[in-house]
Amino acid sequence: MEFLDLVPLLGARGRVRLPGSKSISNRVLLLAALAEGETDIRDLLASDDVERMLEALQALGVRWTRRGDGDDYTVRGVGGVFPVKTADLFLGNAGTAFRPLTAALALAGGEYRLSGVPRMHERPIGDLVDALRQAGAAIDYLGKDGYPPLAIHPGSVRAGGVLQVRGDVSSQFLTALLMALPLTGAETVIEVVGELISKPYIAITLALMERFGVQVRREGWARFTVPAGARYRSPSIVYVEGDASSASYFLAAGAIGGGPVRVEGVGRDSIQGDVRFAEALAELGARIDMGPNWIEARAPESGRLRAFDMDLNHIPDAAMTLAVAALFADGPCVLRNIASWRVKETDRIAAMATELRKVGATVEEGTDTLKVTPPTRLRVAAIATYDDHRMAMCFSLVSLGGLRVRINDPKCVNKTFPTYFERFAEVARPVPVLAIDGPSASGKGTVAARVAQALGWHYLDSGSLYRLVALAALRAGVALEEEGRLAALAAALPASFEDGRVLLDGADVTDDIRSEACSAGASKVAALPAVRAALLDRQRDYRAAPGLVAEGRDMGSVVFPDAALKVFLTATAEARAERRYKQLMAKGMAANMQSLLKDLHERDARDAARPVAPLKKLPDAVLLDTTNLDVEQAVSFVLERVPVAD
Ligand SMILES: Nc1ncnc2c1ncn2[C@@H]1O[C@H](COP(=O)(O)OP(=O)(O)O)[C@@H](O)[C@H]1O
Ligand SMILES: Nc1ccn([C@@H]2O[C@H](COP(=O)(O)OP(=O)(O)O)[C@@H](O)[C@H]2O)c(=O)n1
Repeated sequence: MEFLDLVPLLGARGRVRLPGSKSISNRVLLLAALAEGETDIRDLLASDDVERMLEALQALGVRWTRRGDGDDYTVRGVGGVFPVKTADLFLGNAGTAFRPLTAALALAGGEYRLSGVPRMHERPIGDLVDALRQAGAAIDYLGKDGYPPLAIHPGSVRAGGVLQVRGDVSSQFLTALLMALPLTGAETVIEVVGELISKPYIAITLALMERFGVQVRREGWARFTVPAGARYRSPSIVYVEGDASSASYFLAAGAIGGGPVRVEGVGRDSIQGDVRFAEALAELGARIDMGPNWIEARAPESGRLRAFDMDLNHIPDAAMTLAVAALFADGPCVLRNIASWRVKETDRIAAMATELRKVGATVEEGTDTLKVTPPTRLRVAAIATYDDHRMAMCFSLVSLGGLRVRINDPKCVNKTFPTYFERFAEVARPVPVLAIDGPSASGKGTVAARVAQALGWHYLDSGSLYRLVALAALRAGVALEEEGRLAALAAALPASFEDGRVLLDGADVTDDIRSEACSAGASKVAALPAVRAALLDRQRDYRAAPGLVAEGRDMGSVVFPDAALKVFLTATAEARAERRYKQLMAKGMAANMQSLLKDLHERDARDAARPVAPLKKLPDAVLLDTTNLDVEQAVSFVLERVPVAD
């Protein structure tokens, strides 16, 4: 399973240019395809769902071109009649392509097959098919009744009249009908049965149809009239707004992580309902500023989000972001009226409950509600994403709690936001790490501990973990070559660090792990890749606010490659042997200069020669040779170079 570990964050601040809106991109593509004339579409979203729509249109004989590698396209409209009358379309998991194409093709008079990924075949479409059948469309279910895949045949479409469609499962059914009905040329009335959900998405549909010259009369949210003789005409150029649902992650990051975080591409003038996510955040106490084309979020004055109980029917997608933001609220939070979550990319209510529990929240799942009680302390977890882009994006916010979060199958964001994690990193302020690597007795431990104390940061002596594995192995009678058993020991190491003492199974082993046997043993077990892998996450989890000073051999190269400062600390072998000698003598432990020097040379050679995580100075590390320096000077050298947090 591919995964991405997001590093612990101190906060979030910065600006993000949003990718184009998925809802607008796929609607505009279909409208441009059906229109008369050529449409120049700017800033189209580059994502899987939009790809599926582009492929489908091409298969239907619509000619479009992309300008270079950019996000600008030209679509030559077919004036309401698709040139290709027989086609087999695969639409992945793109609801915004599947539903509107079903309606448009049902009225097109050809033989078409529409299918998708297995999850698409679990997402209902019966209400749309029922409505289209009322208009005379001939549609068969190829699998389960009420669900894709579908076969569409030329029907005897009756123009005009009144159609009824259910509005309480997915608003995409109504969107699909609205966009397709102008193809009949007759006046048609659509009556919505049941309470229409996700109304703002219908508002997007109506606004875009109007851009393409068709004005729908609306009576409340229950009755819509598509006028007679309606024809789509290209508005010649259309700019796709930034995606307001995608904006929610960054705005929440600003509200949780201090901010300000500004998103560009949506703002006060947006036609997308999800911009109202900003209002919801404001109710949690976040400070929001808005311009025509941007929104900015900062944390509440108090620093902490307020608990909430909200009806979120109007922003179903962005509401998921609030479920994760609830982890940072000052009390239990209730999300209401979110039944549509159950028929999305996955059953989002169930998925959200399961994953929020993994990070420590108490969650109560209702049929159309979710109650999230934040934990006193968040837990490190591997988050399953259910092939749902929004699960992956939402859970990135957990890292703002100052802990690592693992996102499984991170590429699922390609559905709507392929560059999500790169953009997120641009506003993320990671917990800083100072990595000090170098050979034995160069002074890493001494310098690192002093620097950590001066800065008030945490301290990781990674060598002690290898020493502990060696000690545990010696005690358990495990040979130092048995990689599998040693890795198992390392993975379950019952070790802890308290007030400068090292404990194994509760017993103080601070001095035991410094014995020559443990030194030599540590160097041997450290050469085994499985042992190193078993200790990796454990080391990374020492990274906590306000910062970490970590010392060892591979802190800068493997464990914390994104360290804010990397120092390679060294000294001549003779100087190091002499230091170690004095150190051991001071502790009343036996030592011999010659054997210490020999041991140092051997360990240096082993550390430098091993294929995994060999000891070497990285190009981005600062060299500090302490042969002729005292401890004070070495500590000052490092402190002077620690980047100041902005
Ligand atoms: N310039 C110096 N920087 C750091 N330590 C020094 C220096 N000069 C002497 N020492 C001494 O060297 C000894 C070995 O340092 P230690 O921190 O245990 O090294 P390491 O962690 O690299 O094995 C310590 O007793 C330390 O006080
Ligand atoms: N990050 C690290 C830290 C230590 N080690 C190994 O663990 C052994 C003990 O580490 P240490 O830092 O306590 O050793 P000294 O520098 O004190 O001799 C070293 O000899 C290395 O081989 C490693 O491989 N990677």
